[in-house]
Amino acid sequence: MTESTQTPKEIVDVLDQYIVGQNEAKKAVAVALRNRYRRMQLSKDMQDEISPKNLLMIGPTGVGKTEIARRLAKIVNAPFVKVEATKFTEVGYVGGDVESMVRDLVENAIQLERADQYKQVHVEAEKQANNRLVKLLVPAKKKEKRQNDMQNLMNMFTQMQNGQMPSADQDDQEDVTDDIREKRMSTAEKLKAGLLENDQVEIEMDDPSQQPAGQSTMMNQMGIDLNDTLSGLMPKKKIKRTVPVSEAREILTRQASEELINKADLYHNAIVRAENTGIIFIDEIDKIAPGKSQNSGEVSREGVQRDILPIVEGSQVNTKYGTVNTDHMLFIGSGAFAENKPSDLIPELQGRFPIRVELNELTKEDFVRILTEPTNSLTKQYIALIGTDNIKVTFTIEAINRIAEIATDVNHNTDNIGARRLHTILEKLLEDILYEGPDMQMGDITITEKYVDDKVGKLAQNKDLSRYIL
Ligand SMILES: Nc1ncnc2c1ncn2[C@@H]1O[C@H](COP(=O)(O)OP(=O)(O)OP(=O)(O)O)[C@@H](O)[C@H]1O
Repeated sequence: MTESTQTPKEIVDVLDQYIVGQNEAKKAVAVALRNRYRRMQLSKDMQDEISPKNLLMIGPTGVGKTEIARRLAKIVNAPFVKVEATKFTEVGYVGGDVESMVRDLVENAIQLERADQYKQVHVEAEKQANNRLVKLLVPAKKKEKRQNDMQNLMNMFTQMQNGQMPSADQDDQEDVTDDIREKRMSTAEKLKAGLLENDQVEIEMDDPSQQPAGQSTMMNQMGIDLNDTLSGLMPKKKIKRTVPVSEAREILTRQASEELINKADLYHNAIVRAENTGIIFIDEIDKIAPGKSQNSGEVSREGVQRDILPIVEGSQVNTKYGTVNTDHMLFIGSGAFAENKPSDLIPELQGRFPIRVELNELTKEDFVRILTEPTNSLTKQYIALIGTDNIKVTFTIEAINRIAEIATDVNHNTDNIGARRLHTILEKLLEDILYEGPDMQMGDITITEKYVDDKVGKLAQNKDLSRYIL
């Protein structure tokens, strides 16, 4: 997995489809990403000379900082994690805990890589799932027990010789008569033709309650997963569910995919992917620089900066999948810096975040655009949600303007939470339709300026009430 080759302009074009304004920030992230790609094209000597150019996003809450970074990762299919820097100042945290951000990034890389590998084996996995379905729909008689045990032992022996975990394969324990073979053939035909999708079938699956639970911080720090180690040695507990064929096929395809993919490749590729394309978003980085308010008992802020520094500078972190090098990861620091400045961070850390970009506060006009323009904008989401109750909602332009105006006012009069205010206002605005919609034949509903005023306008004028409700 190598770095994306999209140009900064191409990346900004896609970001524009989701995020309104903040052009400087969009450009900066796209350039930072391209710089990493550029650095990786150079000789090792040259790479060592050029330190990675990480980015600091400065701006108030809810103006798109996280959204830009998360979207960037999605566009280039890169592993992404967001951590709150303040988490490491909490009582009980110790220095090594900061490495958990790298481990979480690798977990995310595994998910992305697994999805890619599933795609590669999908055709074969689905074929196997359909074969299995046929056998479940037309079961054969079980073989005699003694014969069965012998067969099982031989199967397990062969599997172990091939380096696999032994498992008893049910197919080999069946007595398939001609009659059953014929029935299976006709079932396979029906299955192919999609005639059995709603038939019920019993399938066996891993018991989810046996999946890894929490474990000690110390083990995490060492990159050891006890559950993984043990689960490799002990047989997994199985549970049975009766589900429609369509759902069974999905579950069986997933099970087959898991067996078809090569785990060693999966872990290796995921680590390479995290190392070369990973993005770590460190939120509230301003809160680990000295400021007015430090709670007693908090871990020293400078200490946390010193713990984070080696990771940002490039170091090796142990994970349960292997050692990960952080040299080429892209780090994006983010914060309001209302009570302090980036220059209050320790100089070494400042030097690692040389690209600085300020995000603007959002205006009423921005809110209008956020409500309407982005792919899957908030209003489009609500229209789709309510549409599932056969109600067609439309918003007039005046209503949108009024929502944006109210959001700006409430942000001004209470706390400024940026575009998050639009979420709370829309939820309040549409609460009756969301509640009563499914029971009433509402037909088409037009949200007008008056409707907005009646539902949220008056509320917004009451500072105390709006603090709680909007
Ligand atoms: N410029 C924007 N365009 C479109 N949507 C936006 C914009 N700014 C914020 N939003 C929406 O508002 C919500 C909050 O934004 P986001 O998570 O990016 O905030 P933030 O700037 O990272 O704040 P914080 O530092 O508090 O995490 C998201 O749902 C996001 O989609």
